[in-house]
Amino acid sequence: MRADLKTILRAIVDEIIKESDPYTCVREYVEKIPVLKNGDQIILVAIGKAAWRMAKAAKDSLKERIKTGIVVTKYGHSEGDIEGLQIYEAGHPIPDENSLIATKRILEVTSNLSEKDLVLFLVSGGGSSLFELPQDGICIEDIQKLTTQLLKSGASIVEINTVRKRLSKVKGGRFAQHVYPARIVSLVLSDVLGDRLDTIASGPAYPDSTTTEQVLEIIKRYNLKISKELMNLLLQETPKELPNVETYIVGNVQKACKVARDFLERLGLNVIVLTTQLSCEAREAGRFLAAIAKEIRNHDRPVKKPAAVIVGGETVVRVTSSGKGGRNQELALAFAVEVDGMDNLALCSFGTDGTDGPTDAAGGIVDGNTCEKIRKAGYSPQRLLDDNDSYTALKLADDLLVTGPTGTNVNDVVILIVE
Ligand SMILES: Nc1ncnc2c1ncn2[C@@H]1O[C@H](COP(=O)(O)OP(=O)(O)O)[C@@H](O)[C@H]1O
Ligand SMILES: O=C(O)[C@@H](CO)OP(=O)(O)O
Ligand SMILES: [Mg+2]
Repeated sequence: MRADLKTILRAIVDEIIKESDPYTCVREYVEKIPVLKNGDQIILVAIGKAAWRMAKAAKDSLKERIKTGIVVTKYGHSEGDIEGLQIYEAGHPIPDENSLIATKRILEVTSNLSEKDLVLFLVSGGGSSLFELPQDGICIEDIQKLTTQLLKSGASIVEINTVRKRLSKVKGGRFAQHVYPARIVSLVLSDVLGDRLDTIASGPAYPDSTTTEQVLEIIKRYNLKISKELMNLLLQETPKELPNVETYIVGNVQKACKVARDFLERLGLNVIVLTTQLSCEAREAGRFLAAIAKEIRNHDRPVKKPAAVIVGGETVVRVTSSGKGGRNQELALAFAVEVDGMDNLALCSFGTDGTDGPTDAAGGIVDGNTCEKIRKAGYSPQRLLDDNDSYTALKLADDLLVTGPTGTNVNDVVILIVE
């Protein structure tokens, strides 16, 4: 007898979080990368919200082969000392003085290296703010102001990083230039759709594919206020080739969707992964997945029952009201409204970092009873959706998914089951 659908979905969430844990991802890879297997001494540098766990895994695997190392992560994201490594916490999403202190220390320990030296570079989302040193002629305040403008502008992370990498001594491949002629092996936990390696943490050790024309377009598109000093820097090109880098993606939303797929296939369901690059309005995605659920229910299309549909990516929400919620909670509520009263189906939508919007929920697990439970509590599901109040709605239905901060970030995953 199959467990009830919402129990299955919760079990898949726990499996994804376990398999996407930065520690697990790094340990898996360190042991199979040839250049890390020979006896060379290694200098470890870890940046981003997952830096502490990635560094711990590398240290546990490579032990005394790590000659020295620096970790810089977001305030509250380190979990204690790691023998032989210096650990810094700094500002995110806006860089601060501690970002500068940590970055200067990283540049010190990776200066004057020879071709015999090897830098193991552990990269995760948040690195742009944590690993930062302004180009000559500008100061951290200039970068703080521009970052704030960019974050508020509605620009995508690709556009944001296209601009800010040009103002930095370490972004856009410049860190790899700094360590040259030493080799740099990067292990990357991807929090960017499509795994654009020159966007993740602004690609400090990856050839930059962006152009100054794109920068000018972005400045115009978002009407950014740019000083003359900044403009001079923005028009300087970034490194397009780097002879000393080797890059591995150790975790991403593709891997998370594969974990879900394997789990569901083991249960005997027919599974499809529709996309891992979903990026549209959250409520429209919810409605679209409801239409897919109905198609499977009535016509066994695009997949025969018992069916599962998996989607990865990151939706957006234009918040126009004062409600409380997140993009995953909003997607789930929109789905619930469309499948109101239908049985033998359920959907889960969650952020793999464990926090969906400014809430303590990771997302929601809903089915055909969700709306009835909201109505029984005296509220209108549609009205709560219209008010961007998905947290309240799912809390009333006891359909919030709460995992707590997971320590990883490989975007969002949505799983639909139709029996
Ligand atoms: N009431 C709300 N309902 C739905 N989405 C919201 C609400 N408030 C904020 N958001 C969305 O939450 C997003 C931030 O979510 P968060 O999970 O913190 O982002 P990330 O994990 O990608 O850093 C914002 O971009 C905003 O669109
Ligand atoms: O550091 C960055 O540039 C981005 C993408 O990797 O991460 P976040 O959106 O968490 O700041
Ligand atoms: Mg989040």
